[in-house]
Amino acid sequence: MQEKQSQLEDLRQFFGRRVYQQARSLVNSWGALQDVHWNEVWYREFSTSVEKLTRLAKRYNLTSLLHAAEKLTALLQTANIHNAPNSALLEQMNEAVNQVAEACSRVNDDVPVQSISSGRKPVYLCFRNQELAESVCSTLAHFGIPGYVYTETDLLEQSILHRMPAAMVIDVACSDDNLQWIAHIQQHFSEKIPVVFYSMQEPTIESRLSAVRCNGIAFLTGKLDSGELTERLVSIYSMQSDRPFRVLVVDDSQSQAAAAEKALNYAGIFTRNVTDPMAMLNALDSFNPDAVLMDMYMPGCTGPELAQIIRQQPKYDAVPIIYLSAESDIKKQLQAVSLGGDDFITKPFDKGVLITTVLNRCRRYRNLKHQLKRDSLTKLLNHKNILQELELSVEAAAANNQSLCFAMIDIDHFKKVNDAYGHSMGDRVIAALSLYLRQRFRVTDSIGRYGGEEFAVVLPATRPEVAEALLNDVREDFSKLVHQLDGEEVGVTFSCGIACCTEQEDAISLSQRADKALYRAKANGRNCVELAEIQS
Ligand SMILES: Nc1nc2c(ncn2[C@@H]2O[C@H](COP(=O)(O)OP(=O)(O)OP(=O)(O)O)[C@@H](O)[C@H]2O)c(=O)[nH]1
Repeated sequence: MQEKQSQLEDLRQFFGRRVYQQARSLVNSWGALQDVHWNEVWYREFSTSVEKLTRLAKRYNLTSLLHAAEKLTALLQTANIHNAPNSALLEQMNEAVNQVAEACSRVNDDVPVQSISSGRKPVYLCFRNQELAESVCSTLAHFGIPGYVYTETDLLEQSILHRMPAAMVIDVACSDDNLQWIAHIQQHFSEKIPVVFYSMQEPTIESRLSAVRCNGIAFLTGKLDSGELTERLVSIYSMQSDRPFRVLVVDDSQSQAAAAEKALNYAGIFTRNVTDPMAMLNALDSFNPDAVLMDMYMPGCTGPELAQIIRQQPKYDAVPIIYLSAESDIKKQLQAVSLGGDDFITKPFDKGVLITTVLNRCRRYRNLKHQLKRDSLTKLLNHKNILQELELSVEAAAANNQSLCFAMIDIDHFKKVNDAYGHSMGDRVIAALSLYLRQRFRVTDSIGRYGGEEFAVVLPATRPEVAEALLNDVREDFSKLVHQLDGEEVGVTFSCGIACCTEQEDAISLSQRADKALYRAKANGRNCVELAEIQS
């Protein structure tokens, strides 16, 4: 009986590994569209990825995954192998990719967390100080990242050729040849291995340059902050693909707008076209673009006039405006840019120039928006924005007749941590819990820092018993994490209150009930999860 159970467990682990790897490869491939653009090679690779996932989902009877994979297969058949699909089709494909990510990202719904960890490619660490490397490894293990330590570069090289890691962490003190050996290893691979470099001493500019040439994604210096290192590595494993960019094309000529849209669609960018400049404001509100691509001369008003109207509104003060026009007079181009614009591209346009300019502007704007919505220590949504997210989710749950849970989390006896180790060590614990929470929830869940040591999670389409089991799992795992505070190993726990949205309940009442449940968890001895009572 025991043997059968262990075989069953092995099978579950095996299935977890395969499905997770395949889903990840599919999500990555979709994300790569922005860089490689729609072409035959990409199309074939992506289609193969979808086929493999469909087979696995069928074999292991994973309904939601199978549904998403089949939807993608149908959409791929509608798309043309040589021509990028239009924005509407791209949006449908993106939705199906998100469904794949979602079906695999709440690890404890169907797949045990150990399966996910063992399915992940490892991180190889090469450190002079083995003790430090072992301690980093044990922190990584808590985040589901398998790490292997090497003290000699030869052994590391052999391991890399045997199994390619997801990333490497290299202490530059291990290498005498200014990282030449890493550059040599990277030559074996078309897709370079991300490397985090570390140096106790401030590195020379030559070392930094070598690191950049070896695909160094970060260079950490001084006393190693395992939280910062984990943060860098966790992002490499993230299942979430970035939301595709959205560009509003304002041009009175439908054919010119269509040409620009088509070019942007090749890079997976969603587009909307407005031919009547007077309808531009409504389109801005409904489409919420990451950039506006605008003609200079339109009936009724000019591009620069429209740009100034956009800038009159504080919420659109920073949205990038790029002119796309046949105007060749450089003085007029500069004048247009100085009147609220950001860039000028001349028609007939070069596809590559258009895509690169638009992507650069969109990326900067997204980063800016991201920073404004998030708390700087934890990178989680700030108080105002998590509440906004809760309000939107409550409305969506009512409209779709779906269950919605709201969880409030508060670190136990946090004052004692601050008092014993200082405020900056307290901050480190807050950052560790945030990173942990970001790892453990679905892409569709929203996590925020509610207050100092208090966090909130919005869980759409989640039943209360599932939310309770999930939060209990997260609580238990987090309590096992050992924090290095001022040379001491310290364990920290949290308490949690969960409320499930009842019919016609608003966000305020829901958060108040979750808060009451949290209070009960504290009163019941802390380090536990309490479900709120249903409102009478
Ligand atoms: N380090 C750090 N501490 C913070 C931050 N925000 C709030 N705090 C501290 O968190 C502590 C919270 O203390 P209390 O509300 O008494 O609660 P507690 O000690 O966690 O005890 P219980 O919640 O009852 O388990 C206070 O000492 C705050 O100063 C922050 O951003 N960083």
